[in-house]
Amino acid sequence: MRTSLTVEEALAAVLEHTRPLTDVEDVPLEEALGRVLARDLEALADHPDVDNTAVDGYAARAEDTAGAGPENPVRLRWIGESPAGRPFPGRLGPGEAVSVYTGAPLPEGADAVVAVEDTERDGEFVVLYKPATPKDIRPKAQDLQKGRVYLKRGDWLTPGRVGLAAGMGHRTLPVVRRPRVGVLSTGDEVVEPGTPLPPGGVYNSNAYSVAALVREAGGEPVLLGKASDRVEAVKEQLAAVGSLDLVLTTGGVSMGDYDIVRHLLEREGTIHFWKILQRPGGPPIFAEFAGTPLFGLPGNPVSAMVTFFLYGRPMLFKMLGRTDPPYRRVRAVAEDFFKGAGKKTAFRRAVLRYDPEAPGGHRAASVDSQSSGVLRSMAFGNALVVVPPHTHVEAGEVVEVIPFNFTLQLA
Ligand SMILES: Nc1nc2c(c(=O)[nH]1)N[C@H]1C(S)=C(S)[C@@H](COP(=O)(O)OP(=O)(O)OC[C@H]3O[C@@H](n4cnc5c(N)ncnc54)[C@H](O)[C@@H]3O)O[C@H]1N2
Ligand code: MOO
Repeated sequence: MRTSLTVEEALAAVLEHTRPLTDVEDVPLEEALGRVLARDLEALADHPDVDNTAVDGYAARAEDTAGAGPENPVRLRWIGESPAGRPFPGRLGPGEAVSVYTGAPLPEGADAVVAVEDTERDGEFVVLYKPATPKDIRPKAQDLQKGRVYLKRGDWLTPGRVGLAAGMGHRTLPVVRRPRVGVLSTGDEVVEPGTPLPPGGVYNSNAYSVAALVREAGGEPVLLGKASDRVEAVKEQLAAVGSLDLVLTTGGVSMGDYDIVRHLLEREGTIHFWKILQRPGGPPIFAEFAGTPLFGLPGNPVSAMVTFFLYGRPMLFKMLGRTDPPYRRVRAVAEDFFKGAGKKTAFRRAVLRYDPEAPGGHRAASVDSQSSGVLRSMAFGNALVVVPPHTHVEAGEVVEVIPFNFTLQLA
């Protein structure tokens, strides 16, 4: 069994054993947010489909209005109007103007528009105090050309992209099926929130923080409940679930006699690796059990979240075929001391702030406790400061920071 991998080796190993999903489903636009496109999408029509006006005003011929100004008003004959969606039926001739409203097709014969505030109506005439210009015309296909691909397979659907797909004429979108990710908690001391806490008990936060991370990354969490500290119990629970793309367990992977997930996998699974040279999140185990990849997250609440973020999130991105990176690294000035972890890489929780004056454009302050049992650091921190092996970070140094994509706002 491989053990004590570096962060890079562990990431490479989980990705090596992760296959992109091939199932595609069609979802209506209103359910497409956060999904991942399974196919390239082309525009079904030009937008705009004809030249149209970007302002409320009058369409005219530019040559008739050249030189118009406050001292030199130009008078045109008003011959009708064209509201959006209702083209002017006739043809505009020399010396004529037609009322147009934003989005309306430009009448035939016109090649320029003037905004209404630069004009005055005078009975059957329009007085222009500025020339009509072509710059306020939105040319046909300025936004979208029929047949051209604007959204690609692997694109994560943001609000802007959902809108763009609708503007392209698609009513439903082909998206990759959400990976089904089982979440099983272990530990006799772990009890469900909402029930009385027995002495020595701890409320199950991992199931819900990890399920939330799964959902945020585009997966469908399947809560498998809690297995007691017996190997047989974990096995039964895992055997009872239907087809899953990934199983996540929390707890039971460290050195103790009760570390049942590890014991079960040693007996009946194929272990790819155990332990990563990092803190928090040192003892994860990655294996295959009953034909399904299984990632055993450490039980400490911060460790479970950080480990999923660093390895589970990239796995889900690969299953979904997402082309955006699962996380990015930025540089920041450390505002506090960040302790290293000897030969391990330390991921310290921090509050990252944008500061254009600072080297790297950001500042990173430590959260109040770096204990892996203090979940407040994940609730109020928004980033991980990366402390490389055999180093510490002193205040004032420039460091590498990984912002949590699930809390996009910077403090
Ligand atoms: N002798 C050693 N002991 C420990 C080592 C080690 O290397 N040698 N590693 C420590 C590290 S680092 C971690 S992380 C933990 C991981 O242990 P497990 O994954 O086996 O987790 P448990 O022992 O089951 O629980 C650890 C901790 O987390 C609490 N917990 C567990 N599940 C939940 C849950 N669903 N919700 C909230 N809290 C949970 C549990 O009560 C424990 O306090 O091992 C160290 N020990
Ligand atoms: O790896 Mo443990 O996760 O340091 O607390």
